[in-house]
Amino acid sequence: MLQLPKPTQPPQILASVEESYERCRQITQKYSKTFYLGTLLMPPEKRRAIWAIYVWCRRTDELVDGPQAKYTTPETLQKWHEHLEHLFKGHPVDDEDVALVDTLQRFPVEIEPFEDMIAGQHMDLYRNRYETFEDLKLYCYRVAGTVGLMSNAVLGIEENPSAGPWDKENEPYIPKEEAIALGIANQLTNILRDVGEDAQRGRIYLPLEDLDRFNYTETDLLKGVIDDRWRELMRFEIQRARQYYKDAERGIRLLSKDSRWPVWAALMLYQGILNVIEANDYDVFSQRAFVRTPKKMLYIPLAWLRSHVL
Ligand SMILES: CC(C)=CCC/C(C)=C/CC/C(C)=C/CC/C(C)=C/[C@@H]1[C@@H](COP(=O)(O)OP(=O)(O)O)[C@]1(C)CC/C=C(\C)CC/C=C(\C)CCC=C(C)C
Ligand SMILES: Nc1ncnc2c1ncn2[C@@H]1O[C@H](COP(=O)(O)OP(=O)(O)OP(=O)(O)O)[C@@H](O)[C@H]1O
Ligand SMILES: [Mn+2]
Repeated sequence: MLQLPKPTQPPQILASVEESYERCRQITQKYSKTFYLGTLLMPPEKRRAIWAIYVWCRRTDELVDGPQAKYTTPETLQKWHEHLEHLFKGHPVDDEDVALVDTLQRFPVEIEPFEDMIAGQHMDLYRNRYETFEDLKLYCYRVAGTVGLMSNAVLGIEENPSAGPWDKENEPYIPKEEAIALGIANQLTNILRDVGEDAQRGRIYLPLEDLDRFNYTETDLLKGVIDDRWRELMRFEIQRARQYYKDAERGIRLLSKDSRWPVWAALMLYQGILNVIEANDYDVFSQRAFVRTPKKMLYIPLAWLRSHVL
C-alpha cells in the first residue's frame, strides 16, 4: 500500500500562487527601491520570478542582519537549509515560498547558489574582520555573486537561432563569471556605503591588508577619521568595485534581449552610489550615500540606450 509521509505539522492552507507573488512584489518594493525599479523593466513572468528570489535572499540576509539576528545560530541556518531542500523538492512551507516553488519549476535555477548564500551568512555569524581581499571576495561571492547566478537562470541568454543541438561549437556561453562579477561589484559598493553603520556594530569588511597599505588603522576606522589616508583608501576600493562593474558589462549583451535593459538599469543605479560617496568627499560615517529619485529616473533611459547600443 502507498505510504503517505507522516505530517510533522498540521496541514496548513497556504497562499495561492498569485497571492504569494503579490506578497513578494510588495516586499521587494519595500526593501529595495533600486532592484524593484530594475524589475519593473522586465517582462511580467521574469519580473515576478525575480521578486520571489529577492524575498528568499532577503529572508536569508535578515537571519543574520535583521532584528532577530541575535537569536540566529548555526542550527538556525541548518534549519533554513532544510527548508530550502523542501522548496527544491517542490514543497512550499509558508506563504512566501509558494511563489519561489513556482519559479523553480519554470526556470532552470540550481540549488548551489542558494546553499552558497547560506554559507555566506554563516561567515557573518563568526567573522567581523577580513585579512585579505581574497577572503573578502569569497564572502562577496557567497552573499551577492550567488544572486547573479540565481538571476541568470531567470534572465536567460540569447540563443543563436542558426545553431542546432548538435552544434557543440555554437553552444551558448552562459555568462556566469560576469553575473558573479556584478554581484561582487554590488556587494563592494554596499560595503563602502555602509562602512560607518557596520563599524558601529564592530564589523570591518574592508580588508585589513588595504588599511595597512594606506597606513590607516582599525581604531581610525572605528572613530570615523576622514583624512587623506582614508580618502586614498576609499579611492582604491572604489576603483576596484568599478573594475568589477566593467567586467560584468560584457555579460549583459549575452543575456536575452528583454533582460538587458533591467540589468543595465540595476548596474547603473547601484554603481551610482559610488559617485555619491565621492561627491560626499568619502564621508561614509555621518551620512548614507544614496541616489536621489530624480537621478534614478535619469538612469533609466540611459540604461535603455546602453542596452541597445552596447
Ligand atoms: C534587476 C535584478 C535582476 C535584480 C536582482 C534582485 C535580487 C534577487 C536581489 C537580491 C538582493 C538580496 C536581498 C540579497 C541578500 C544579500 C544582500 C543583502 C546582498 C546585497 C544586496 C544589496 O541590497 P541593499 O542595498 O538593499 O542592501 P541592504 O540590506 O539595504 O544593505 C547586494 C549588494 C547584492 C545584490 C546582488 C545582485 C542584485 C546581483 C546582480 C547580478 C545580476 C542581476 C546578474 C546579471 C547578469 C549578468 C550576466 C551581468
Ligand atoms: N531616493 C531617495 N530619496 C530619499 N531618501 C532616500 C532615497 N533612497 C534612500 N533614501 C534613504 O535611505 C534609506 C534606506 O536606503 P537604501 O539605499 O537602502 O534604500 P533602499 O530603498 O533599500 O534602496 P536600495 O535598493 O538602493 O538599497 C531610506 O529609508 C531613506 O531614508
Ligand atoms: Mn537597501
